[in-house]
Amino acid sequence: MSTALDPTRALLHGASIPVLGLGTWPLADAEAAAAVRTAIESGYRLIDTAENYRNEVGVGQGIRDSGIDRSQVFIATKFNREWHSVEGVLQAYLASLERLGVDYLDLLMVHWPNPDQCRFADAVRGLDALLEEGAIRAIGVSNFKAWHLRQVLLETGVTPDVNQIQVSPYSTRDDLRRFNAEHGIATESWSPIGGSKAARLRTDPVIAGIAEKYGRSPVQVVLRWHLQLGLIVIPKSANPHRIAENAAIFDFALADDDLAAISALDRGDGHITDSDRSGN
Ligand SMILES: NC(=O)C1=CN([C@@H]2O[C@H](COP(=O)(O)OP(=O)(O)OC[C@H]3O[C@@H](n4cnc5c(N)ncnc54)[C@H](OP(=O)(O)O)[C@@H]3O)[C@@H](O)[C@H]2O)C=CC1
Ligand SMILES: O=C1CO[C@H](CO)[C@@H](O)[C@@H]1O
Repeated sequence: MSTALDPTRALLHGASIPVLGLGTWPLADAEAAAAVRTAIESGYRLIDTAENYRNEVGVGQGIRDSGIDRSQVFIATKFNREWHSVEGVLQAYLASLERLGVDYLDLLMVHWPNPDQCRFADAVRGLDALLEEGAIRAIGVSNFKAWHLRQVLLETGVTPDVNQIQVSPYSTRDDLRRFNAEHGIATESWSPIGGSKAARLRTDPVIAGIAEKYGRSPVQVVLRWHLQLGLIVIPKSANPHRIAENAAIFDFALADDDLAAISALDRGDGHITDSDRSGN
């Protein structure tokens, strides 16, 4: 997925996206502002937020506090279920712009398909309209399974640039990642280091053994595994040392047998199967 010229970015249909970003859930505004500023100073150029996280104001503040030019940061956000219509997506977009304090978004995503509403295809139509107007650089969905994507393709003819889904060594999502790849949709991994189970993944003997072999931390090894699988990765940390640690993953490469050993840890762990999620 990384471009030949720049291993830190991946190509989307009409744009490019940094392959490493900062996750910001569940940071409140002040914490988010501090973490975003630190992350940008540590070299991150992608920030992931959402209407649902209620921290877009803080994320925008952190970007401004860093002093970086807006054009150098890739801002990705998501909207809730109530906006699943062409007009609704425009409203959601304008509200996110206001909270973030910016005048365009790089990536806007449908947060969950919420198939009970039967409106996720309309949400994608709304995203496509914004893309056509040049208001966003790329369009995305999140937590979409293959059947949701098939329906979107069939009903709208629009192919999202990104599907953000839960992926980690304990939940490798091979079938859905293959489906995304076959349709030219980039996979972005949420909870890439295990989320609330990060400690379990960090102490996994296979990962710890590989980390020792490369002289890297277990988390760096896991993040590197995502990158070498062609995934975009958005680890969350609010700790300056861990934010920097998670960014230091572009100067080593895992051998194929180590990648395979990590992939073999898959246990279909904990990924949320209920895509009819209410609340966001
Ligand atoms: N689309 C969706 O539905 C979802 C999207 N997301 C997005 O994905 C992002 C990442 O997922 P998330 O669930 O946060 O899980 P992660 O896999 O990123 O894990 C985050 C946890 O790992 C800890 N951590 C981070 N770096 C290190 C390190 N180097 N060593 C040890 N511990 C570390 C963090 O603690 P600390 O801060 O103390 O370092 C935190 O407890 C979210 O922030 C959000 O942006 C998440 C869930 C659902
Ligand atoms: O992105 C997200 C972060 O975590 C939340 C709580 O589990 C989810 O609702 C959401 O999808």
